[in-house]
Amino acid sequence: MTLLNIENLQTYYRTENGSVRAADGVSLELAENETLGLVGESGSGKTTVAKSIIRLLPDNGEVVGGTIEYDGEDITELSMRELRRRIRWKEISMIPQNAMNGFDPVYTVGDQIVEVIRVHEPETTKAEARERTRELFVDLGLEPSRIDDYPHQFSGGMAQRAMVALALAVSPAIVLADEPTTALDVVIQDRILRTISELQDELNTAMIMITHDMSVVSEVCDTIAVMYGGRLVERADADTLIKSPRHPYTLGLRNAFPDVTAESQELISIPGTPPDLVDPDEGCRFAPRCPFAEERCWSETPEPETYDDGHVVECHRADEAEYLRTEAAKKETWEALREAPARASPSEVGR
Ligand SMILES: Nc1ncnc2c1ncn2[C@@H]1O[C@H](COP(=O)(O)OP(=O)(O)OP(=O)(O)O)[C@@H](O)[C@H]1O
Repeated sequence: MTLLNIENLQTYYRTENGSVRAADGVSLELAENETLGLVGESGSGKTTVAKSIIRLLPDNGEVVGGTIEYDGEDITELSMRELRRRIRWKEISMIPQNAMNGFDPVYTVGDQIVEVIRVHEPETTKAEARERTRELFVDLGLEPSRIDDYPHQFSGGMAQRAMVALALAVSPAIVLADEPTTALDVVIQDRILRTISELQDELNTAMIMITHDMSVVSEVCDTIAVMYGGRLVERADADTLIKSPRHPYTLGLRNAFPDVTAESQELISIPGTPPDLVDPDEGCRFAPRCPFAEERCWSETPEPETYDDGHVVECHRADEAEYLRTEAAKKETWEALREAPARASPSEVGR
């Protein structure tokens, strides 16, 4: 059953230079118990989507269009008070990129978790809430006596785990995990990801796992959605997206993580930089970095096309996937682009 249904989400940030269109028409569905990986380079809009859902945008950010339905209700219409009372933590929680910022420095970590439990489950006694917090700490590999420590007494990795405890404390239906392990060393990353997965199974929690790391999502996610320049450019079940992607950007990302597939061996990065989101050009936003861009890619924004099993792709050339996959696996394909970085759009060269 669909739990979360985002339609045409537009979230902009006001800046001196104009509006940054960080999410610009994003549609996404999440089913009960599903783990969806949201991937893309830094700045593609992943965090913006998550913060729009749970309404933690900074002051200059605003959802200017679209709907976010949770359990059939458009939560963009709720007052902040309602959202806090009914949705945040209890139904949808978030593990932010920097866990330390998620805790208030003046209260102990345990008190903050107990407080969230007691606000959303008034029938739970303080002693019961403390006991649950201790159990969660143990599950996450933290010493239970640590619940009486203050945030500054925690290392980055410990704070991140404590944040996972907070996010799961009242068994929310959805957890938004924003790069939950990037600040940690690889061994700990692995352990925490595994623990999150286990707890998620136990609590029947759906999850949106945000990361720039393809290898993380290929291990833990059922579905993968790829963002580029504020748009969701491809989405499919994890296996299809890793083995048979259709969008050149996904192919490029996959090359940057050669261990996710046995096919590509060599690390090949995508030349160029992400688009300016203040005044994005017409056409496909990936065109300036795409080795397969044709004239129409510069002028016509591709519409989402659906292939088998909910595989959705925004690319004019998605039908030629086999050819794209073969060519994208070659270093020369991307090198050619690197050698001619100032590729002008047809309009710029006066055509
Ligand atoms: N408060 C803000 N004011 C102005 N622009 C912002 C603000 N926050 C984010 N942006 C811009 O919005 C775009 C999307 O940022 P966002 O953080 O959502 O991307 P991301 O994919 O999550 O990247 P990262 O992994 O680095 O967090 C970027 O161009 C970013 O510079």
